[in-house]
Amino acid sequence: MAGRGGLLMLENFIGGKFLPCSSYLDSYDPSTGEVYCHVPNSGKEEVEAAVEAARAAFPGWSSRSPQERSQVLQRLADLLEQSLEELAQAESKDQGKTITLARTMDIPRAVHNFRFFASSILHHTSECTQMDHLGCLHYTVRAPVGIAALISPWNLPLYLLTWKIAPAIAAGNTVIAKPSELTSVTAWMMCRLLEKAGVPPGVVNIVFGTGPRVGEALVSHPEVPLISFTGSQPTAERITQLSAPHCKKLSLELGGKNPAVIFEDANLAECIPTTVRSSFANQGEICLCTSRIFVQRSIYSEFLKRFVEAARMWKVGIPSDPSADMGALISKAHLEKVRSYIKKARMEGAQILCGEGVDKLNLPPRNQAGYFMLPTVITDVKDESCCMKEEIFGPVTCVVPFDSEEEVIQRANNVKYGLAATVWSGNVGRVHRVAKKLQSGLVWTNCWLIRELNLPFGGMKSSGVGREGAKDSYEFFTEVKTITVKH
Ligand SMILES: NC(=O)c1ccc[n+]([C@@H]2O[C@H](COP(=O)([O-])OP(=O)(O)OC[C@H]3O[C@@H](n4cnc5c(N)ncnc54)[C@H](O)[C@@H]3O)[C@@H](O)[C@H]2O)c1
Ligand SMILES: N/C(=C\C=C\C=O)C(=O)O
Repeated sequence: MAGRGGLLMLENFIGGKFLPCSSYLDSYDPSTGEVYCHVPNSGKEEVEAAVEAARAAFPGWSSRSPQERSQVLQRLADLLEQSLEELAQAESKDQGKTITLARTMDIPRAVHNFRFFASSILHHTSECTQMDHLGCLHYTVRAPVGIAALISPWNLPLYLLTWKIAPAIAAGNTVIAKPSELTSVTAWMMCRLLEKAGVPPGVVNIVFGTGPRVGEALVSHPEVPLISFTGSQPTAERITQLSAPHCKKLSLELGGKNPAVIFEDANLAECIPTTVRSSFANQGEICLCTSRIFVQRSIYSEFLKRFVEAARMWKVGIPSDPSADMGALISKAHLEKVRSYIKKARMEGAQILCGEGVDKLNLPPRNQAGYFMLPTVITDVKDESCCMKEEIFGPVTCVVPFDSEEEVIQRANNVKYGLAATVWSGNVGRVHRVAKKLQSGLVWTNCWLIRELNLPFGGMKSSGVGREGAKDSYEFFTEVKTITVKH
């Protein structure tokens, strides 16, 4: 919808209706640094309205059969798929990611999220045990919990939001979603498809705005008993504090400082391009991106030379350029934060082998004020450096040598996070051994980011609490009850 100055103006979606808000936030195009959209700056009032709508819709939606809900999800998937190109263009413009990534990963995965949970909801079974000596049979039943708060970040906007909406509504909950205020457009576009898909009013409500204002009103609302959050560790801490007095159910998917462990028998022809991708895909703004690369000393020099050559080949371009490998970072503040890590690394005596401050960006004049940065490789950096300890969440990766298997496991585990690791080796025994010892919710060996949605996704240590996936999301979005029958 066109608003002030012809700019796109979003509205909240509550009870099946688009509703204007009393105040709005500016949203920037990361590739130019210009305001291109206005996003509702919602607060308590909008959360109250959304809670009312979600409460009213719950009895009807939760009493539908899984088959009926599944059909609605399938229709929504079809409608999203029919709008794939339009959604991909919007995601790329709003987030700064390349159009190619939005077309091949973000939007197809959002479609798949609905198809996947439409199917998986049909296949859950419950438990049953017998106590014949007491004449008892015990079984479990599961029921939707109620109104779910779903809070998502800016890096994979529709991908991550639908990864929460789909399992929550498939299980019979009604939801209030709050996308990141930095990337709200595709969530708003999806709302236009809900009625046609057959989603009843009030089942999916979306309130846009900032974390401190609308996010906090949502997570502290007493009638919202569960919160599924994906974002940073400091925000998770705040949400945990706010929800604690109400004993809410929490699922927290947080940051990472993900290691790649590369042994001397790795297939470098596969390992190098994949590790470049795992370091720099989506501008390094994926919680699963590699940011510490440990390379066995015997191949260290060769790896470094070939890795830097390959990183330099990655094309940074405007998001709409189909040949670009990387687009713009999300915001000016984030670009400055990422750059500050390079400055600190230099001050500590590390070497920057390519990228920021070493090579030159080549951008059209219109994009000179965009938030672009080159893929950057740091070496000669100590394990204690903030670049090796803290999540940077940008196109920056550190490469360091190691000598033994035992040593690298200890060093890879020596951070507060534990989300995703990769291990590269031709020795199958070593691959299993190392994968088991890494403190990481996910380990990809000789590959990266191959997703099996049936299995648990999530992190250990400060990377999160709980898991998402077919069975895990179902368990999170339902409440279990054990029933004993004496016969
Ligand atoms: N583990 C995963 O699956 C996963 C996936 C993607 C991103 N992430 C992490 O997300 C972070 C980047 O995303 P971000 O910068 O948007 O994170 P963020 O924590 O700043 O924001 C995430 C969401 O929380 C909201 N929020 C912020 N403060 C809030 C508050 N006080 N109360 C309620 N809601 C609040 C934001 O508006 C946004 O919608 C990185 O740390 C990244 O690793 C993790
Ligand atoms: N949740 C998933 C990915 C998270 C990426 C973080 O940036 C997923 O693939 O299901």
